[in-house]
Amino acid sequence: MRHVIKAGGSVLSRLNTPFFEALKQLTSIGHEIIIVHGGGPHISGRLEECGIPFVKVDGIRVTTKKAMTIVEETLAGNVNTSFVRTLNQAGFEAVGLSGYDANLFQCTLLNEEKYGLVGKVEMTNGRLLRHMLKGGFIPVICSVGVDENGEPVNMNADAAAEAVARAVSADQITFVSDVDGVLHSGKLIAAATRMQIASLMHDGTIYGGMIPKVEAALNCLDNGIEKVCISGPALNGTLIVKEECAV
Ligand SMILES: Nc1ncnc2c1ncn2[C@@H]1O[C@H](COP(=O)(O)OP(=O)(O)O)[C@@H](O)[C@H]1O
Ligand SMILES: CC(=O)N[C@@H](CCC(=O)OP(=O)(O)O)C(=O)O
Repeated sequence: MRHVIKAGGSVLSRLNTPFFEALKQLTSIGHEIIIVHGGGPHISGRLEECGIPFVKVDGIRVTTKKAMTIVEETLAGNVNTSFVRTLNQAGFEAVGLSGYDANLFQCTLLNEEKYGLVGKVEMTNGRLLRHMLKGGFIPVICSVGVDENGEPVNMNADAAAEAVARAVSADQITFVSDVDGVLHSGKLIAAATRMQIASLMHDGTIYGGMIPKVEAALNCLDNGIEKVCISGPALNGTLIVKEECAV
C-alpha cells in the first residue's frame, strides 16, 4: 500500500506526537509513506522580512527570480531539513529531497505571464522514490523543481504531491492542512464529488489555498488513486469521491 501524505505549511508546526503515532500505525500495517510538504506561510514570512512584495492568484504564488531564491532557501534549506530532523527524532528514517534531486520534478512553466517562475510537472522521477521505499526510507520532498534548462521553479505543493502519487501509482493520498477537511458553513463535509466541489468553488465556499488542493485531489482520483482525502492532522477528513460512489 503506497500512501502519499501532503503536509501543508499551515500545519507543519502542529504535526507532533499524535501525527507521528498515526504515521507509525500506518507503517505498522504496511503503508509505504512518502511525504510532500509545502511551506507557504514560511515563504510569505521570509519575503516580508526581505521586503519583497508578492501576490497569490487562486492560491498560486506569482514568483519572480528574486522571490525564487527565497522560495528555494526557505523550502529546501529550512523547512525540509527541520521537518526531516523532527521526523527522525520521532523514530523514522526520513530522507529529505527537493525536486532538484535526480531531477525529481521536471517542469515546464505553468503560465509565465500570469505566474512567473511557477512549474507544471512534466516528469517525475518515480524510480528514485521506489528505490527509497524499497530501502525502507520515508522520502520527504519539498515543492521546488527544475525547468527544461535545469533552472529552479516554484511549485504548488498540492500539485507536487499529486505528481508524486501518480509517479509511484499510489493507492492513497491524504492532503493534511490546518482545517479538518473541506468545510461548508463551518461544518466538515464527509465526502464530496466533483460536481459538489465545482458548485462550492462557484459560490466561493472553496477559495484560496483550498483551490489547488481540490484540483490536485480530483486529478488524483482521475488517475487511479483509490483513496483521496483532504484532512487535518487526525488524517480523517473529507473523502473526495467519484460521482457514483457519493455518500
Ligand atoms: N471550503 C473550505 N474549507 C476549508 N478550508 C478552506 C475552504 N476554502 C478555503 N479554505 C482555506 O484553505 C486553507 C488551506 O489551504 P492552504 O492555506 O494553502 O493550506 P496548506 O498550507 O495546508 O496547503 C484553509 O486554512 C482555509 O483558509
Ligand atoms: C507556486 C506556489 O504557490 N508555491 C507555493 C509553494 C509552497 C506551498 O505550496 O505551500 P503550502 O502547501 O503550505 O500551500 C508557495 O510559494 O507558497
